[in-house]
Amino acid sequence: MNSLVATSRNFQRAARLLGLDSKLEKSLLIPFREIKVECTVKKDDGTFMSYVGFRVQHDNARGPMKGGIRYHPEVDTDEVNALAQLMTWKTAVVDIPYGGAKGGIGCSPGELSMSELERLTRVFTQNIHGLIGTHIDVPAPDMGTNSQTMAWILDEYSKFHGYSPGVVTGKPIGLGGSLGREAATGRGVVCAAEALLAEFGKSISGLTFVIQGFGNVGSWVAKLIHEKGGKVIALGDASGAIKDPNGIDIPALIMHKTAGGDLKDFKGVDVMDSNELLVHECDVLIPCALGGVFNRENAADVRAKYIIEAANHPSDPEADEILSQRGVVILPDIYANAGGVIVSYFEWVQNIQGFMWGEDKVNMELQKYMRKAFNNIKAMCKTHDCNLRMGAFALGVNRVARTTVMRGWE
Ligand SMILES: NC(=O)C1=CN([C@@H]2O[C@H](COP(=O)(O)OP(=O)(O)OC[C@H]3O[C@@H](n4cnc5c(N)ncnc54)[C@H](OP(=O)(O)O)[C@@H]3O)[C@@H](O)[C@H]2O)C=CC1
Ligand SMILES: O=C(O)CCC(=O)C(=O)O
Repeated sequence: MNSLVATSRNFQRAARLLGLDSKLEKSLLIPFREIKVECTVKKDDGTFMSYVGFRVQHDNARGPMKGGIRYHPEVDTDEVNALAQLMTWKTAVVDIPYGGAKGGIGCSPGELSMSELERLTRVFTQNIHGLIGTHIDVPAPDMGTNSQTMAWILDEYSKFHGYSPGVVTGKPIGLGGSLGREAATGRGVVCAAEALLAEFGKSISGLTFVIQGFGNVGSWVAKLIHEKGGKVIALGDASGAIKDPNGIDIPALIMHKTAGGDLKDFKGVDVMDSNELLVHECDVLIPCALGGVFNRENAADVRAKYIIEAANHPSDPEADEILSQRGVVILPDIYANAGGVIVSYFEWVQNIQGFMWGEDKVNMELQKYMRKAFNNIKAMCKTHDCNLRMGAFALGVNRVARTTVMRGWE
């Protein structure tokens, strides 16, 4: 199912659960602003290449709009709109003073050199610099982008507006980045998983995990689960998948990948069919890559007991229904992966204050926000007799709706 249709459907179900006025519902659904720009850059060989860049600013009722920038060939208007809308509910679920936005460029970052990526990022920034800003819309990394991408955006933006570290988060530490931001999404996912498992009298230690994606989020999730005694029995990325029923040696795999190795060449594990990864038997399945990976075609075959949605929008509503009927417990993306934007908020606060926090403080505050949000979602589930996804949507949508009404429309 189209990601925007799916996200809007979840929003509409939550709006009905909350009894929102239909006019307010309509106003919350329409994005504040959609930006689409041409980005033409010179390649290293002297030829030119054109790309389409997007920034969708979904809602700013609760504060400046916030969300990552994705470089991926599948980036298009509907996907960016869906991801921007999810950011609005996510920032509200964890109660940080932001709205929601998302951006992206339809490109294959792996096929571009560093200097081509730099030129593309700078051209994109030149085209949107008037519409972003520390108190307007604050980008961050997402799939295919990282702290270096944020450094280029900061530098290009600052040429127009003066030095502005708070215009992006997820920056390198030397440029005003926060300690703990790199690990934050993965750390938040693990904290969310612990909160969920505790409800069932379980902990990470001794359970089996399958992880799809081994980039920023997936590698931190795997590392932290391994440290807590969980067994990562299978994982995969775009190049393939590997398995070991005794648990993969994650620190060794991270070293192997950092040295430029491929998953399939890692010693001591079996290579498996990537299509088998999501239906591999395990206690906890953690998608950390693309959206839409659970759908009506594969939902009936999933053999995990719990799904922690580290990726954005990994399950479409049809899969949700099938999985729920089969008793699979799903912890939704707008809560499970919010650790990244929570620490982005801390980074922005540090930039505005001009005062750097220690990593312990960052991690401790992250845990506090994650735990509080989990309890608030549980309370919503009880009030509305609904599952965790609807509990999270109802919590987020209700907060945005209340603020919107408070501010008025004139
Ligand atoms: N970074 C952040 O702070 C946040 C990220 N998220 C979400 O988490 C997810 C991952 O983001 P992030 O880790 O930052 O991105 P990265 O670009 O760092 O990593 C993406 C990972 O996904 C893998 N991948 C890509 N395509 C496929 C595929 N078809 N099958 C299996 N694996 C695939 C990549 O493999 P390869 O390396 O081989 O290309 C890579 O391992 C996204 O959904 C993102 O929106 C959510 C909140 C915050
Ligand atoms: O850190 C941020 O601002 C946004 C992270 C993000 O894009 C996300 O949570 O999906």
